[in-house]
Amino acid sequence: MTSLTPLSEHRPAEAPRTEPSGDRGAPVLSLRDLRITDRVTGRDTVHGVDFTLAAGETLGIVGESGSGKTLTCRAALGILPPRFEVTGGSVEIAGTDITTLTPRAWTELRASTISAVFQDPASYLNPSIRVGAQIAEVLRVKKGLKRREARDGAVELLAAVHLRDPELVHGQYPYELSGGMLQRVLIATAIAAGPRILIADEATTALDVTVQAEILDLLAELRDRTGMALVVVSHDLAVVAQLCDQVLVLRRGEVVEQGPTARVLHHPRHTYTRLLVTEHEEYGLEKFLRPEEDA
Ligand SMILES: Nc1ncnc2c1ncn2[C@@H]1O[C@H](COP(=O)(O)OP(=O)(O)OP(=O)(O)O)[C@@H](O)[C@H]1O
Repeated sequence: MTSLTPLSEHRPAEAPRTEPSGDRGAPVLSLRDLRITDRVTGRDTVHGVDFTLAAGETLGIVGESGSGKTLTCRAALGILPPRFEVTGGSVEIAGTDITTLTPRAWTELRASTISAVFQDPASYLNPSIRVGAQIAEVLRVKKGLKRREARDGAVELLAAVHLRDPELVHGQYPYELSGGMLQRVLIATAIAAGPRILIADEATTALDVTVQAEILDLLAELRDRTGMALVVVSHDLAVVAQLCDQVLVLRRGEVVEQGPTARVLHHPRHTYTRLLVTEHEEYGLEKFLRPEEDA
């Protein structure tokens, strides 16, 4: 399992949280009894993943390395590696089952519905193109903006992710930026087409704890401002406790437990969840949880 980050080094997000309510809006993302099969071995790598997420809600997916977190996210994004296929259940985005769309139809739709940021931002940017031009390209292709509008839009997005001096950053190359700045650029790119769902797959794992906390604050702020639904994949329960309304615990491709974050982390029912919580307890997980009565 990946090493755990001391919880004491996280700070709670400053942005207001979207409280889960009994009166949830229409689902923007629904995975129904999802099964992902490895074509090579014929085995089910993920099965029985089932959750619904409404606008402004956040789901955390936790579990040990290789438990199927990333494959679940890739299925939701419609970008499974060729070796894997969805062999059961459905992935519905705003009511459309994306597993039934042609690759072309899905590519056209994807950026404006669901987007993602991963762990290693540098590998998602072209090293020889200035970052502003890369964001502007997304705005031109996905939103049909003209060159000048796309340039201005890119600067606005760099400001929206709180990069100081967005005009300067716009003209810089990826190698000129720190890891935290690159992750902000990637988030700006990911939200450029106004997706309804953003997946953050270990998006803060490689960053130092202060920068990690700032990026988590940014994700919470963007969620609360835009109403995006968030899926947060993390091996770190503090990240989940801080950001997520619901949590889903995966082990060997199977959901062992899921429910409201405070309930799962205060009263884990499965031995494996208890183990995860115990591993974090010495760091003071409780200070990141809302009071138990909110569960
Ligand atoms: N491209 C691939 N080719 C072969 N096997 C893969 C591939 N991607 C994932 N797997 C396998 O599928 C299983 C689930 O992987 P997945 O990446 O979803 O796990 P994870 O929970 O995200 O792990 P981690 O926390 O290490 O990222 C693992 O056994 C993994 O080795």
